[in-house]
Amino acid sequence: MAITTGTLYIVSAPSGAGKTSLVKALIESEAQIRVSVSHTTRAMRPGEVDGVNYHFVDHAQFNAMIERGEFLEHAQVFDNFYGTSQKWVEQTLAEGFDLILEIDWQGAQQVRKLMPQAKSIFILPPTQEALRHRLTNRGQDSGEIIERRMREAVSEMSHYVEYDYLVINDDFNHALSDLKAIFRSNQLAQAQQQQRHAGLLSELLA
Ligand SMILES: Nc1nc2c(ncn2[C@@H]2O[C@H](COP(=O)(O)OP(=O)(O)O)[C@@H](O)[C@H]2O)c(=O)[nH]1
Ligand SMILES: Nc1ncnc2c1ncn2[C@@H]1O[C@H](COP(=O)(O)OP(=O)(O)O)[C@@H](O)[C@H]1O
Repeated sequence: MAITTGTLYIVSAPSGAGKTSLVKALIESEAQIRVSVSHTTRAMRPGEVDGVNYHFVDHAQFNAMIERGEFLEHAQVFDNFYGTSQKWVEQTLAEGFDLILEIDWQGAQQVRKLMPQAKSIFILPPTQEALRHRLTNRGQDSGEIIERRMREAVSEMSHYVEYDYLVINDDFNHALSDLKAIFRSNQLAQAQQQQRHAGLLSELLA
């Protein structure tokens, strides 16, 4: 892996907990943060745009990418495949941007092994009822798909202990403030570390 300057963040949550909305609101006010656009075999939802929400590919294209070793991580979630382009992650971090991967717990485990310095955040809904309500209100999935996602939510949520930070998305603005505080404190720690390194370097060269 190339030497990088930006920080990699992993954001996971059960489907419908609000991670996409929270991350979207976060990056609107944080010019230094980018979000990875994953590849998926999932069907496009109404209103989604290819290359913006996801790179929508078929199974043959996805498998070819696996064979060419183009994914940093990939996993099957529900009945679909999702993966993160390694090249894009490396380029974005090398350009100095912080980067968010919105991926599931399986992908998070793979990324932690490869990049243990990555910071990970798990977003939880306040209750299971609230989760069902949000999935229903979003109005993008059939009743059958919503039930499938509710069943998978329990297994996804059982992995929250593997994460560095936990955010409860009850009140949206409160959760957004929590998320912003996590990024700010990491950016501050990073800046302090860089200052220390610069100080050490100038002492060595003096
Ligand atoms: N491992 C992995 N998981 C992903 C990736 N992109 C999305 N996911 C996960 O796939 C799940 C379903 O995503 P999606 O179909 O967009 O549904 P939504 O989360 O309800 O909007 C979520 O848990 C995402 O975190 C990826 O590139 N890698
Ligand atoms: N704190 C919240 N309170 C009420 N509704 C929310 C909250 N956060 C997100 N939502 C709504 O819940 C639905 C699911 O959010 P979304 O960001 O798509 O979740 P995810 O990306 O985790 O699947 C959306 O309709 C969104 O507007």
